[in-house]
Amino acid sequence: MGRRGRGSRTQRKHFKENRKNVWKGPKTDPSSDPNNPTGDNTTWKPFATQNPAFDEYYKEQGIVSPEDWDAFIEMLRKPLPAAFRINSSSQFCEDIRSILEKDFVRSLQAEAIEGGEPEALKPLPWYPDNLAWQSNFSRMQIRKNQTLGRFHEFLKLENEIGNITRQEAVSMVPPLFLDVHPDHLVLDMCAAPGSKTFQLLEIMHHSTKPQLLPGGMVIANDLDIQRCNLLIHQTKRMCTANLIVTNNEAQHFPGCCLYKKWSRGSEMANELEPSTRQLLFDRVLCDVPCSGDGTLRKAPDLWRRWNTGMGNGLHFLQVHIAMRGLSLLKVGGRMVYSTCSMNPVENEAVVAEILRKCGGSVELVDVSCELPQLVRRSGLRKWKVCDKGVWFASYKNVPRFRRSVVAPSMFPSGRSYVDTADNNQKCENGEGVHSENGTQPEEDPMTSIDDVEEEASDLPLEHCMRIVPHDQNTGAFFIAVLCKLSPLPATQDKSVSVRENKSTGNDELVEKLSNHAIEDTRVDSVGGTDERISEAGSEADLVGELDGVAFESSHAEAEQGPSDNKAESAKSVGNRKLQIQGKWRGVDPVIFFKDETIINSIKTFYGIDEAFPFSGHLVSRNNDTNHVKRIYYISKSVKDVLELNFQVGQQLKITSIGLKMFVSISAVLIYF
Ligand SMILES: C[S@@+](CC[C@H](N)C(=O)[O-])C[C@H]1O[C@@H](n2cnc3c(N)ncnc32)[C@H](O)[C@@H]1O
Repeated sequence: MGRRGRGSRTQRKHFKENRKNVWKGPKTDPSSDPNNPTGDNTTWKPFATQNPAFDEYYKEQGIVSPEDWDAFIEMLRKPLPAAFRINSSSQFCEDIRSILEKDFVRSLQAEAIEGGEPEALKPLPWYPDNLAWQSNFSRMQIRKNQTLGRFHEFLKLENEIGNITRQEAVSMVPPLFLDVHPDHLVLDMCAAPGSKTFQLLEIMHHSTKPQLLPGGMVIANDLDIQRCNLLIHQTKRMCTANLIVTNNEAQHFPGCCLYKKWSRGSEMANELEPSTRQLLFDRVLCDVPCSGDGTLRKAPDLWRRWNTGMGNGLHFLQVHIAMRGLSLLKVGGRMVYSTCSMNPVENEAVVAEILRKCGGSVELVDVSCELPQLVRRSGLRKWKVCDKGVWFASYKNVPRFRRSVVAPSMFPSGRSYVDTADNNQKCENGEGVHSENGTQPEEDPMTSIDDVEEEASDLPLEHCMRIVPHDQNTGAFFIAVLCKLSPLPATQDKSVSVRENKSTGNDELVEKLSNHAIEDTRVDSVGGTDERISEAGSEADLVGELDGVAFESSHAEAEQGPSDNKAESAKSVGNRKLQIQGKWRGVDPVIFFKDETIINSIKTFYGIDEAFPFSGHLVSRNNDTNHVKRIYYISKSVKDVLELNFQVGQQLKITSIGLKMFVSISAVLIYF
């Protein structure tokens, strides 16, 4: 019903606007194009799938051996085979698998043999229960090739109704390493467009007994409201009551800590269960914004745009998001850090930095025995940093004027060499090292300009995993699995992180560099140059409680669903008087629906069993109970989080919650 409504039109529009139309580039003289020597302008011209800076960078980093280079780069230039996952919690899961095994494997094979391809369609060997499949055709081939038309229609339809999800094979890996159980509270920090969120929900529902809702839930968060809409659209196919979508900055994701507020002057906090005092998670997925060069096979326009600044510019944000994830993780909980980038500065360097910051309270887990059929390479212990074409093997070689851009945490040792910072005015003009008063400083063996010894990390970074394209004909991905062994050290609070960043000059960088890189990665905004990295529920979290104004009136729901942002709504309501808005301007409030008369009439009309948890599980997005149009059902776990969120002054900016269950049409409630 909602699929064809205003919400979904808005989502499609956002989706189209978000995607650069690479087919409509400026017209160039075809004869000057090296990819089109005949000057034929009637045919499609492929992207130039090369970039000398890319080659130089990754050869130097040694992410594959020199003997492997040709196979690696050749595979990166080939289109990505289409992959998809069967929804394990769908009632049609068995049927879908059987159609694939008995019908499409054979019928597509005939096509493949004609085209000279091996295995046209096969289950991914590392994905449990033959639930994930990869075809040997790219998405474009499936779309364009008429003989694949029936397969294309099948994929489209089953995807739309939620029986399958079309998703790049390697992107399915991080949720598998998260080891999600049905009773877990899971945070997906950077979730849009939501393929991994869907997978997490799938895992959660699949392992729950039929007819029951999981005891746990997922909070899927993304900073970009337009991408949040894609996420909502994607997860709507799951029909779940165990999901909240939020629109917060991941690096400042609220801790919703009731305990600290009350503990200042009350004993009430001690009467509460720990889980209701503070929002801590059993599992955190930290699939951070990245330069995305692991997706080159899918997005070949990236070849042209790729540069080393993209990875460097995101490093700080990635560290901050990961640290916030760890602070929100329960002791004993697991966090997966992942990127679709191959760059060690966005990967191993981030993992090394968070391990250093956490000082033994977090372990990098060796998961080499998990998913044994998945071919992966160990993380690197050695790498270098490239800044504007200049390579640095160690931070001590970075000239002072670049130290606001290149940070110690980007290097394997993480050492800042602050004691020798003044000795580093070299490099640019090739001159020796001079002190500020012009005298020659004493030579420090650590800082000799001839000393270019490559640093190596002493952390067990080999437990990180890098998936490279030519190992199993996929995209590339990086995954690290972390376990929180004890509370983070007290030094990881606000004051220390600010002090640390002052010493390295990092604080200015977050905004400057992230914004730069974000342009490249099509992320709208990062916001937040604040360096707060605090244990969940610290003072920083309490700030939101003070200015929270709950239950402000809003009638936007009358115009659109809860998933749509009010900026869109404002346009559509024309000159309607501006609503009084709550602390989260642009988002409708979430209100528990308590109208007993309506609730009882629904129960009677639909014959809802008294034992079914109904009252207290209904919410609306409209404060005016006389004009509620839609009622959403929420699970017990979502209800608990929502209640906590009210108690702490609505720190979570909720854009979507639960499952749309009833819609009022001219005073009649329709069951979904
Ligand atoms: C790699 S994508 C996530 C893909 C997603 N996990 C999936 O599987 O579909 C990174 C996401 O991070 C979001 N993002 C960027 N900066 C963020 C921030 N500071 N806080 C939260 N999300 C952010 C972007 O909008 C983008 O949707």
